[in-house]
Amino acid sequence: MTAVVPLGNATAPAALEQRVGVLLVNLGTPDTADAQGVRVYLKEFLSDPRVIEDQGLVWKAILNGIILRVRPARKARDYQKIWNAERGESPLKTITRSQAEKLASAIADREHVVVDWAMRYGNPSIRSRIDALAAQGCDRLLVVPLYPQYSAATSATVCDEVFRALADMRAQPTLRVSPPYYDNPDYIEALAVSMSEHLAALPFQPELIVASFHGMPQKYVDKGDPYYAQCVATTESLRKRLGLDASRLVLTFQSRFGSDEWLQPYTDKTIEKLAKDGVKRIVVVTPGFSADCLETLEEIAQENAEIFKHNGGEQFSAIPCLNDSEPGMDVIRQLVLRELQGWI
Ligand SMILES: C=CC1=C(C)c2cc3[nH]c(cc4nc(cc5[nH]c(cc1n2)c(C)c5CCC(=O)O)C(CCC(=O)O)=C4C)c(C)c3C=C
Ligand SMILES: [Fe+2]
Ligand SMILES: [Fe+2]
Repeated sequence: MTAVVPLGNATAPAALEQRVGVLLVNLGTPDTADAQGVRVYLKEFLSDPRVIEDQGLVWKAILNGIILRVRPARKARDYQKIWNAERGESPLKTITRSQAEKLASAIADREHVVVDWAMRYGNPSIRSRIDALAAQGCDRLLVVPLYPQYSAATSATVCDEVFRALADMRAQPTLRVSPPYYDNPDYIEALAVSMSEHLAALPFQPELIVASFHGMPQKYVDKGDPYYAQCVATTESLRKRLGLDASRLVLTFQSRFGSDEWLQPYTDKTIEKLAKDGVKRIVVVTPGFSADCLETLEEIAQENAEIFKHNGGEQFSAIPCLNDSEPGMDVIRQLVLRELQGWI
């Protein structure tokens, strides 16, 4: 994309207009909702030492010999239940693209800013979008990992991949990375507004609300990952803002994977116990996900709803993530404008 201008008898590349790139990044998702698509995605995901820290021979044998043979077909069926058939992609991709498009419109008055989006695993890859931004003249880059709470398994691995892409570039863009926003007042307010609106529109009032975050192995937190503390901080800010105590806004962790102990209390076990103890009406909110995905649309809204009702619960509702809603976009826009200070 380098423009060429005459220079005497010779030619030389013209300097491109200098731009600032903003790259929104979420976790990733399979390209297709079949076993092969899920296998490719899971292989890349579960081979990342930020996700499975012990990548030794035993893990490789389990991954290749069991997980990648058994899990893809089962997970493909789950993806099919939530797939965006119209666009032929997962909801996580549709929503992340829309967040990028809406952010671009919201900051269109800021000249020289180009907004793009990428997935840490799968497509569009971080490398391909950094190349595209550089080709458009972006010599400065703000990377925005779309995780309110930091963890090495999510935010840090985005940086690892960005650094790997930059390592292969001669003309590297100057880099900024946005910080986690777990206790940012705009984020807490957006969650509170979206929860209140959802509750007001329900035909029932819940006895309590479950705040379910994606889990991780307990040993990662023991080694110093701040994820758990940030999930607790978000939940405490929400309790304060909504006037709910710990028994009315209950913190849990979902998506256990493998045989290690994960962060507790587990969402599915908590929901089962609540139903068995006679609770009839609950609502679940998932503040750790900036976009609806398999974990919220299938695991919470379908699987956990089923667990609740199977054990005697009657009314269950899952609150959508902030997604590309107005309050959700306010959070992203304010985060981006704050981190672009001095650049635009
Ligand atoms: C929001 C934060 C997330 C953390 C922290 C996280 C840690 C983590 N995840 C796994 C294993 C899996 N996660 C899977 C899906 C998935 N995970 C997140 C987010 C976090 N993960 C999202 C948004 C999604 C959904 C992606 C989509 O396509 O919709 C999966 C794949 C599904 C499955 O096979 O169950 C796995 C596997 C580990 C091991 C981990 C902590 C180290
Ligand atoms: Fe995950
Ligand atoms: Fe899950």
